[in-house]
Amino acid sequence: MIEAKALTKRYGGKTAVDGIDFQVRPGSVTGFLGPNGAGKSTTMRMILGLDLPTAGTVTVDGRDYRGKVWPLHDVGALLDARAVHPGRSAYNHLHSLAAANGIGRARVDVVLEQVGLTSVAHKRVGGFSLGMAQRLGIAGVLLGNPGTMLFDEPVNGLDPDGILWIRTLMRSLAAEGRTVLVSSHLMSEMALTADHLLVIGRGRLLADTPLSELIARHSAERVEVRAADPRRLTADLRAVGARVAVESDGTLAVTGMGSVGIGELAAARGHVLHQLHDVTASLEQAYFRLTGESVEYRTPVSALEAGPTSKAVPKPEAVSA
Ligand SMILES: Nc1ncnc2c1ncn2[C@@H]1O[C@H](COP(=O)(O)OP(=O)(O)OP(=O)(O)O)[C@@H](O)[C@H]1O
Repeated sequence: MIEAKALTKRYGGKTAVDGIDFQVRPGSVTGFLGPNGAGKSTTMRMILGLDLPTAGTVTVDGRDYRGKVWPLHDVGALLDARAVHPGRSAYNHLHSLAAANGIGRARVDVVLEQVGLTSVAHKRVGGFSLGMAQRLGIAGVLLGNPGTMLFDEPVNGLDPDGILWIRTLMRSLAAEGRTVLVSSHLMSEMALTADHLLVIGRGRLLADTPLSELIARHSAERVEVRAADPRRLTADLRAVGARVAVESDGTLAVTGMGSVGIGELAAARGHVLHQLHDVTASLEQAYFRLTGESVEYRTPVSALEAGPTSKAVPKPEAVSA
């Protein structure tokens, strides 16, 4: 288990992580979400002892790694897939990591096979694509067979096949009882991978919640209905106090009344329904609602309206929310 207590990191006048408390429990995949500059990488670096907290503590299974090299048997981490000497082969990179941690050569072959890099094991890492470098980084995480694994943006650069592979891998690692913390900006992927979420914004914890609860909490209580006679159904619903908005394709968007009540009213009044379903928010919608105030680096609306081909697209600029 990873446990942070009042964890704080300041760089000069900038507070990157602002007194956060959380636990990352074994047996599930915990997603770590937040806008650019929110403090995710800084938190991960403090977990690994690579950055020293300004205040507070963070431990892995009760151990504090500040100032120490964490043993690969305890913790595996993929922080920056490109941080490998480009002149080395994949095999030599993993072998030197293994040797420093008392891990035998046979294990290097096993993890290379596991990540699909056996055929390029003796090629220079400098010639690897980003996706191949990510796979090598993941091999490094698996090398010591640790109980705790951290992945910072692991699907970056992976093709759809690779994304599916890493999703399945993380879920199986968690199912084996490991603690798995993974950061990503890909909401659709997180929705399929994570069981639990930590959401951070401007260094503060915005949510520490099961994924399903976050989505339920941010879902509008809205029901979409399609009926053979939408005009008569609208009148019947409004007569009992429901709010009904009629969309351009004739779908009724109903609030103030649940799908059970609508179904029962329809049956009682002889309506033919073609569709009746609760509208739930996607993780992306829930995330935007949660982090809207915490986005520090935002593309101006004018740039978005100008479109991707415009020469006038400015770089993202810092705005204060
Ligand atoms: N070594 C450093 N020196 C000064 N400021 C830093 C340093 N490292 C991080 N920061 C600042 O701390 C804040 C948090 O950065 P961090 O990299 O942890 O965010 P993040 O959530 O990982 O962002 P991203 O999603 O863009 O990777 C940012 O404002 C960043 O500029």
